[in-house]
Amino acid sequence: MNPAARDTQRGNVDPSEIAKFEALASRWWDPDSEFKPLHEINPLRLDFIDARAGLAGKRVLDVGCGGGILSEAMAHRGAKVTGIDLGATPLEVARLHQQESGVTLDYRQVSAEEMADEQPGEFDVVTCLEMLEHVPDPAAVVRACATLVRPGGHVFFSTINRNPKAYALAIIGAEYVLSLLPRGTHDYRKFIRPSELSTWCRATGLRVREQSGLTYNPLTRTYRLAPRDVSVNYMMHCSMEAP
Ligand SMILES: C[S@@+](CC[C@H](N)C(=O)[O-])C[C@H]1O[C@@H](n2cnc3c(N)ncnc32)[C@H](O)[C@@H]1O
Repeated sequence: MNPAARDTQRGNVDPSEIAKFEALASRWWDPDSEFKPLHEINPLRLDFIDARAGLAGKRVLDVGCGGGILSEAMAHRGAKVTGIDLGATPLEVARLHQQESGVTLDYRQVSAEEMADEQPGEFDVVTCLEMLEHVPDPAAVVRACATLVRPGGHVFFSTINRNPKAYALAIIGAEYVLSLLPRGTHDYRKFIRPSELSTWCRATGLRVREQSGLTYNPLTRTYRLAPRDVSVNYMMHCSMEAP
């Protein structure tokens, strides 16, 4: 790809979002840090993905992988995982951690759109979790994910719904009352309704197969999958129809 085209594709990035995660990256694998919620939801989302896509032996692309919490867990389940992110420091942390944990993954600093140009249709499974709400044009990332998956393959997204309850719980509750996340982690305007995400998916040829909420109980301090409650955090499972 020529440099101008690359710059255009890298246009779908908010530098302040990348900087935010780079500043926190050294604590990515500390289960009591700002990344505690990601550590706590990881077994739930890993099982959700594995049960539907069967990770062992699959070529998996993890878009917006950060420090590699999900990427590594999928590699431990036997997947051949490539993790991509535009943050340099989270990727350094991910590479260091994989050495400690003894699994092999390929981490690359590249955008989903660039990757889609390079390797269309090459992945059995594409995951893009907790990332869409941090980019200026999430529909473009959805299109890239759809290009990257092979016909018959699976794509998983997770993000946060946009409604007053999501504002109250994901921003006021999580950032200001319970301090589960640093203030400013999320911008309400970037939250995405399931209907919007479904529309973007269908426009690419992806079939939306299932969605499930991920709820937090502040009394027991536990998360669980809630198939009928997508009012705040939710996951979406899609598959690419064969032509
Ligand atoms: C909340 S973290 C989620 C990390 C990981 N997906 C997970 O769920 O464990 C969001 C990640 O998205 C990355 N990110 C933000 N904008 C991006 C972009 N335009 N392209 C690639 N990655 C991006 C950040 O660097 C950060 O690592």
